[in-house]
Amino acid sequence: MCPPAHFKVTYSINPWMDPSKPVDLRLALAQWEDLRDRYRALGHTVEVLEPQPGLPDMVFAANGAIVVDGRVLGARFAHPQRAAEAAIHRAWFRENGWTEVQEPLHINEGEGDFAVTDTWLLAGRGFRSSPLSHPEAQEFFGRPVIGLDLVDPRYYHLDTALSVLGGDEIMYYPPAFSPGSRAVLARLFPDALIAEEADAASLGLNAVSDGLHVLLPQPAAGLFAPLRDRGYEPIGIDLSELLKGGGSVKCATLELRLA
Ligand SMILES: CN(C)C(=N)NCCC[C@H](N)C(=O)O
Repeated sequence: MCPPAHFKVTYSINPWMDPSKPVDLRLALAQWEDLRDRYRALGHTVEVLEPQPGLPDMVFAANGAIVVDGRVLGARFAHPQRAAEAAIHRAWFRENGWTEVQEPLHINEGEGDFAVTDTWLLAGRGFRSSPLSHPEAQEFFGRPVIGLDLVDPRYYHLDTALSVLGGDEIMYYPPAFSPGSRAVLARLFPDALIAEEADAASLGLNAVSDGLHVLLPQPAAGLFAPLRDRGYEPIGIDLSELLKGGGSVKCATLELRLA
């Protein structure tokens, strides 16, 4: 995770970002600290990446890499405003003892567009990550990649419209995907939790699950009961300030999947 010390909305690269809307930086920091402390209280280790001035979106650490089986595929950002974040992430991994760290050839925005289930890597395309990043990730991780076409600009990253709950269980919002991708998801995940529009629209699918606890935006209240019915414990998190940048719980969390 990376604290939002320099977070602000001065440019707009997704429909959630409106530079005319003020951001309360102190509140953003307090909300981020609450999320970090929740992870720690649940027994998870949180590594903290040093925020850099001039990179206001660095708080969305999930975009910095994809980490599976202890191997790290770095990011390559679509927009110049975020380009410098990629090298900072790769340097952090190398300095912290990760030996398999690769700079990608093709644009990929890390876990923003890649979700990891037990069997597949689900990979988004359409707004940010290049379709060419999909075979690149498949080759690097040796896991089958399922390409999914995103069609609604509000759901510009895969992790705004789909979340892995555990194993091969997911929740998602079908209208964010092309008809063909919806059919693929229905075929692979017939028992998925299907989100309603109101919950998707509050970025309720931008969630992190440890297989039992599901941390998700507090306003996505419609997801709580179906999650409980499936045996999960939903934990609502208020990240109202980060939402102004177009991200929430998952965007702020890069998961380090060890070998
Ligand atoms: C959903 N994940 C990791 C994200 N969806 N990231 C949020 C990125 C927000 C940033 N302003 C941007 O537009 O890149």
